[in-house]
Amino acid sequence: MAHEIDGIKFEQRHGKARVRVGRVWKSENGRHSFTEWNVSISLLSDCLPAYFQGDNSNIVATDTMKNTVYAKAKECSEQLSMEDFAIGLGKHFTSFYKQVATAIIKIVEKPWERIYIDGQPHKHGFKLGSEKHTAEVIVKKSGDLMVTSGIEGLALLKTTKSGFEGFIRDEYTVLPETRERMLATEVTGFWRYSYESLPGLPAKPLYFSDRYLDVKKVLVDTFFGPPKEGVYSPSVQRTLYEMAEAVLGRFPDISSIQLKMPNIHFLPVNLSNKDNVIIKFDDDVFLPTDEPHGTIEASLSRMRSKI
Ligand SMILES: O=c1[nH]c(=O)c2[nH]c(=O)[nH]c2[nH]1
Repeated sequence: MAHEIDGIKFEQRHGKARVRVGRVWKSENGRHSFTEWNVSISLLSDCLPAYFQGDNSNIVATDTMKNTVYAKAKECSEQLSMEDFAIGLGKHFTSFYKQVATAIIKIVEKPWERIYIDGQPHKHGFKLGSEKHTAEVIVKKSGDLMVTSGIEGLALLKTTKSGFEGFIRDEYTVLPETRERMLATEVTGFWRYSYESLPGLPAKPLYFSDRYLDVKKVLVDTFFGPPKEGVYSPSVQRTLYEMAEAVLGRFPDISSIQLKMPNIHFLPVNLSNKDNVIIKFDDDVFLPTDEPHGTIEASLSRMRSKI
């Protein structure tokens, strides 16, 4: 919401960032489910007198927003996806307060996973995994909404079936062409769902949680290819495209996807002194690096159907 005052454009929002909440659900048979969320709320609301005159009468206190997270977590008697939790919060803020036009809710889930002991799922034990599920939901007073889910820190590596050839060579180029290299990345991705209003949303409480796992599987399967033979990657760019395309091809309710895939380099180790070659690289000994790294990113969006 932009306002113009004395030739100055003014925009504002306020919220509470990094509200941490843990929630346990206990079922009759003694099986517990657990989730830990880090919730950030941002409200677009009509509270201009707070800025212009110091009048707080239209302000939803950020402390109240924080308390609302815990109150709504308590109210959720059944386990639900973090997207649905975010939608519920957004619905609350936009319908309860006449001042609030839009709520933007972001959640990052801590990757607690059920522990397996001797191959058996533990009823109440969890361990921390690696990659994180993220969500951003925008809810408007009208009931219009936008749901974007994501993944952060999905570290993938393969030791062969990767190469890089045919790129521009000029006076500064030293990189040799290769059809045999390591490929390592840490995928960050966001995908937007096509649901645009509250009534059209899937009813299943864990729909978006299941979708997250499905999307992750498609990304991983496409990166690696079949377990025995794998799949050749001619570049990070091509592999990224194949991964994004597979997600759009597989899930009709995902309308766009953005992927960032740094190319994390493993450098060949060659060592020699003036008399001897100590190590001659044979695709075996590497120097792992963090930086610098390549940055490859792209987004694919379905075009609106031409009617
Ligand atoms: O897959 C790659 N894409 C690049 O754009 C690039 N550039 C580079 O030096 N190595 C690589 N590898």
